[in-house]
Amino acid sequence: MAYLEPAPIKDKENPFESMMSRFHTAAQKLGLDDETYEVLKSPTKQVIVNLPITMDDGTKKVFEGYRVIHSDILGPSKGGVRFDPDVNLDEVKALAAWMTWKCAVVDIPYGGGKGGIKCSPWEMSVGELERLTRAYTQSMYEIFGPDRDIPAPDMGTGPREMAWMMDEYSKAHGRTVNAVVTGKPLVLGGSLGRVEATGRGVMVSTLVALEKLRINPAHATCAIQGFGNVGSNAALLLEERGLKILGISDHTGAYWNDQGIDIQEAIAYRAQNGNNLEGFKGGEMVTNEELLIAGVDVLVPAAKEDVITIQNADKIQAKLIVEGANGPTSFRADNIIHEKGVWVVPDILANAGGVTVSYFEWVQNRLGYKWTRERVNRRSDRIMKEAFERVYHTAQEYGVSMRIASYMVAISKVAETYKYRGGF
Ligand SMILES: NC(=O)C1=CN([C@@H]2O[C@H](COP(=O)(O)OP(=O)(O)OC[C@H]3O[C@@H](n4cnc5c(N)ncnc54)[C@H](O)[C@@H]3O)[C@@H](O)[C@H]2O)C=CC1
Ligand SMILES: O=C(O)CCC(=O)C(=O)O
Repeated sequence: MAYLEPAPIKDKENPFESMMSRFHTAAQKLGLDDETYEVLKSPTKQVIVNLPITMDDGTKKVFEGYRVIHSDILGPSKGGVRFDPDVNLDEVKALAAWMTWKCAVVDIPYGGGKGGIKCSPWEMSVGELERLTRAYTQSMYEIFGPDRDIPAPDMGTGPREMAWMMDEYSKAHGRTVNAVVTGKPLVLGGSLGRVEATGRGVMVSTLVALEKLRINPAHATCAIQGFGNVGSNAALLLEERGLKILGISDHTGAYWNDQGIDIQEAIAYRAQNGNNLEGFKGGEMVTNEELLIAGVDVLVPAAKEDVITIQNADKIQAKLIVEGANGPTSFRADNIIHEKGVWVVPDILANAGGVTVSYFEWVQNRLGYKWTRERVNRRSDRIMKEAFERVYHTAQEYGVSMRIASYMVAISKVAETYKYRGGF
């Protein structure tokens, strides 16, 4: 196996490097052959576009957009589109690969892709965002498609942006093609349960992990970083299951309450406050860094990559980390966390509830039929629990962390499919 040289170490955290390091370790444990390693290590397609947009003041501004297809071995590529000023090609490449592994872990028939536009959505008007989203979709006519590549929401995007994408794609094809994106508004063929699906999957993973750790959820405390789609829904559902949420945060700061934050109140405040928590009075202000190392049972990072690094990993006090975000822990922090005995439910397992319900949305669109919320939740909870057990048993069998086990489960499935499809 020629690929077994150690990966070069760079100074700065890099999500693609983190993804590759775990992929490399899992491939070694599986004894993956060189050819399959070579096929799976690099994305199938990488597209970079320049999008000139007329701003509200009449000036033109050019935005850089990306779509990376990591793999289409298991089926059409699937993955969100992120609007954020930090978006870059390495980040999108890592996020696309994580989608391949995530879909394989939960056993849904998709490959992995991801997209993004380098922009600050909170500084743009609705009109500017609509023009940008439509221009991005136009530039991806040849990439997107219900049988090719299916976008969904990620950081900075939601049902509104998915509606614009669906409409723009449909216009170009002269018919309504609602299965081309998921995470749409309900009236456009969105699925009941999709908005809260990722947070729900985080909740299900947390409860299964607490059971394994023999911690009673009714006595457990929790801190959640990020209070957007994933963080706020996870907070609400975990609070409903009895956990006391002592701390929450977003990009404006972190809020702490020893008695527990009232999550309904925080959600209502955020909705009336331009989608952020600035000025929230339901807790005292602390820093995001303090929140991450606070004395709680469960820590849910649900914002960005590389927030748990070698700088703070040894200070983490939580017994359990459930990764709502993609890539919140850098690979250099993995060993420190593992040696401290902190249990990690990794991103590609913990946050897979979103893509699972996206799959249900796509299935419903293709059937022309709508499922009840009860059916969506029941099926996604089952898929999440089964995936958890698959990863847990692999971790036990090989004596590896849940993270490496999840990559092993995923890589085995993709590699086996690749062989059957006759890739060599
Ligand atoms: N939306 C979805 O269905 C899924 C999202 N994810 C991942 O979950 C994470 C969050 O995504 P969403 O909730 O959809 O995004 P969002 O845009 O709805 O919310 C992001 C949240 O993170 C906060 N944030 C940003 N920078 C921060 C910082 N430096 N410190 C603390 N908080 C910060 C924002 O203020 C906001 O509250 C991302 O890593 C995303 O890739 C993963 C699976 C599915
Ligand atoms: O719902 C989807 O298709 C993808 C969601 C996503 O981008 C993710 O899981 O990171």
